[in-house]
Amino acid sequence: MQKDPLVIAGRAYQSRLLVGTGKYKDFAETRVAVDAAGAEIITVALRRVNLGQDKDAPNLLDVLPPDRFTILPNTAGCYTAEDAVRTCRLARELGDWKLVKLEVIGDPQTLYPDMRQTYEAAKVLIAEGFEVMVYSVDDPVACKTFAEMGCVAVMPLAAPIGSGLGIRNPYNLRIILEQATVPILVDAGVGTASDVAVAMELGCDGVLLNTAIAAAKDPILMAEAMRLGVDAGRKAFLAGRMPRKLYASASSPVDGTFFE
Ligand SMILES: CC(=O)[C@@H](O)[C@H](O)COP(=O)(O)O
Repeated sequence: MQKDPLVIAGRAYQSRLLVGTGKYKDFAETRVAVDAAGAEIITVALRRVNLGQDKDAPNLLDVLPPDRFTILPNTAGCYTAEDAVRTCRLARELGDWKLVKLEVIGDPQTLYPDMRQTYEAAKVLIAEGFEVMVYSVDDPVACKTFAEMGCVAVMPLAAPIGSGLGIRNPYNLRIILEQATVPILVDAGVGTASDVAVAMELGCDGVLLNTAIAAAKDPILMAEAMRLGVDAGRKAFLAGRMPRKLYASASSPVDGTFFE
């Protein structure tokens, strides 16, 4: 057993990197990237990817079998609470999935979440027994509210989905983390390995990403870089950063020098 697992809804995971499955060349590349990332939780846009809704089309589960990976259906493409709830119910019917990623989009240009619709959907889904990992704005009050409602993980954005801009508001993340009572994962907008390392160094419990791997020139190499970035950031967080100082202090002892 690993000493430092990520625990979500009572289940322990060794990997703190969650990945999406969109934007890859094909399912085969998706699988190789997932393996290179070392991811155990894989999120899938139920409205866009075939998980068995179409019996005649290739099924992603043939390359990512649910007995090996935790499949996290998500509600990407939903603009209302009603649509998001319907999508999660379909997930339950299709694969008996109750761990879901809730995202209710408010605007096609920013893909920011519509918080009113997201609260509404979270309330219904939690009451129906779903374990909700929720995509949120990086607002400490919003994130605290989702945790109090019973979401099993809260996932503030780093930057707009697909933007690759990295962690735009580390100060908000610090407040969110200080108040956290459930796992906090950065979701969306990271662009490269140093971004995920920063998220983990801040104390995030994990990172969920998609575009930064799928849109890299070499997705498989980037997947590996992301895995290492998450591990390095987590270790640095646990090790505890040295305090920042304005002035220099010599790296080697100044007392007892051999020569005057
Ligand atoms: C895959 C998924 O759920 C996305 O909606 C997610 O937010 C990832 O965003 P990036 O593609 O910016 O990593």
